[in-house]
Amino acid sequence: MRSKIVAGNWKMNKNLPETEALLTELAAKLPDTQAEVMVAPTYVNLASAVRTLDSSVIEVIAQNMHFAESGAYTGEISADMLLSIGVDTAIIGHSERRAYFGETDEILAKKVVTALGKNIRVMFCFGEELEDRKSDNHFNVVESQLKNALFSLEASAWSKIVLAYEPVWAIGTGETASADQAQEMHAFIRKTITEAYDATIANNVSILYGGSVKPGNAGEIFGKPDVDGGLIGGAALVADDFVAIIKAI
Ligand SMILES: O=C(CO)COP(=O)(O)O
Repeated sequence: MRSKIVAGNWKMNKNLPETEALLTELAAKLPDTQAEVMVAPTYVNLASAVRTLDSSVIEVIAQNMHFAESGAYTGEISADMLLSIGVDTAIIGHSERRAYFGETDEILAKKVVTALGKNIRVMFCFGEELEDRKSDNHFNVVESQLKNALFSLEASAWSKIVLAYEPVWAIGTGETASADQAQEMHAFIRKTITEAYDATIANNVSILYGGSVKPGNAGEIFGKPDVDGGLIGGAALVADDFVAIIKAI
């Protein structure tokens, strides 16, 4: 059975006092939910976030991690470093990492292998750009992103993977994929995984939607049968909005 998940990707927002204030407010306002609730603050505040949420069910996850176990990679963060502060889930492949930091499918495949080797759960992000959708190439793009980064994995690895479909044209733009567009792509993703592996794996993997999810549209998007939750950017930075999105699931 796949789980429902609402995760907040804070990106490069919130300094230390702001992080503690938002986490404290979120923990206090967290509604009763069957869904897993996760937040991804910036690296420098991860350890303190883990402490702040010590007695909360909200899980702290990382926005990124490096593929090497250790070594001369100035500015980077390893799987062991995350595990040592109590973080055991990492977002990998966010479109901003791909666009601004040159992360290719090949690099992402290495990150996924390293993470899984360390027993870190991977929240793998992917999604097409606007030109891909306009040229009706979005299914091909998504299929190749999945194939290049994930389809060499053994079947057993999939129990540690969460997928987050984030069409680039919907991120931070206020333009959301319609609930029907999200459902259509999520169903396609499950079909693609069924073909590469089998229906059990496809049906057990949680597939989140990300891209301008707000309190006003979350219910309709989450209501679709193949949408298992959301990866939330801007709206995760406001406690009441994030709480409203959690309530929508
Ligand atoms: O990129 C996202 C989450 O990872 C989505 O960001 P927005 O919700 O701000 O569009």
